[in-house]
Amino acid sequence: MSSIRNDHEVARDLATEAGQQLLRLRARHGFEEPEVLRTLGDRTSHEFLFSALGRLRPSDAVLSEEGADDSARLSAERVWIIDPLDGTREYSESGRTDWAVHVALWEREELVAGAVALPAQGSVLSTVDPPWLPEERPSGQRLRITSSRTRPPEFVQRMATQLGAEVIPMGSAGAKICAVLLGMADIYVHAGGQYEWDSAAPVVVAQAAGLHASRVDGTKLAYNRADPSLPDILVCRPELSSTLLASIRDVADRDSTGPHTAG
Ligand SMILES: Nc1ncnc2c1ncn2[C@@H]1O[C@H](COP(=O)(O)O)[C@@H](OP(=O)(O)O)[C@H]1O
Ligand SMILES: [Mg+2]
Repeated sequence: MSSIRNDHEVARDLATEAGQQLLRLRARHGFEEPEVLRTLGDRTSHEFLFSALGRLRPSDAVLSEEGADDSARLSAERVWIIDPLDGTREYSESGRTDWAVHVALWEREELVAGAVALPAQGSVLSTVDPPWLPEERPSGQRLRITSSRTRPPEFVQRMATQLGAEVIPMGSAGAKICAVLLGMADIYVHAGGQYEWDSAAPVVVAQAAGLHASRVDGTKLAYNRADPSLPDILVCRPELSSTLLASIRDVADRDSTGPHTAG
């Protein structure tokens, strides 16, 4: 009876199933040929998600990291924005659990549903039942910033120094935003390049849970644009956002290679 599932459940169930397929592929293939594993992972997950969405939601458009960009999405009312395998590099490294499957639904200018599967961590976070945020951070605890392990923006270290924060390197935008949702980090910041599919699903779950999510200049994250580039992002507990946006402005002002503001 899949046709009666609501959009939240469709996102959750498809991200979960794609994640299980990726786990099986990883177990079967091993890590001897990482490039082959990465290509197979991207393709297997994309093909599953694309065909399942075509079956379950035939009138909707799809924007996928691994699919051809169909411009029909620009006049569609509903667009599924998917990253079949976020953290592809980490997926191909033995023992790493920081990779994810992202499934989000955009409808008339807003993200409205989504799910992030973290298959190697055995969890799926979704808008069906967004995680519950503790009301306050333990007082006196050092702030923890999670950022890309392979492409951290240069300004992050100076931001951490300014805030007395610790930096936690991690792969996958989805895994990092889930780390904030699960209380393993307080802040995710990125700049220098990314695309809509890297953030849509974790951002809609983060917003449903009450986290702040914006561009690094504080403006809104906008999706289903003609150019899907969305190069920078800040996700954090809401009470930290004004301090962090000021800190980013400050370190960016002192560094011409700092974050480029929204344009
Ligand atoms: N400078 C950049 N330009 C383009 N994409 C970037 C980028 N930095 C990070 N990304 C993308 O953002 C996702 C998370 O990156 P990271 O693990 O470094 O934090 C990855 O998605 P994929 O794994 O889906 O390609 C990565 O490709
Ligand atoms: Mg990605």
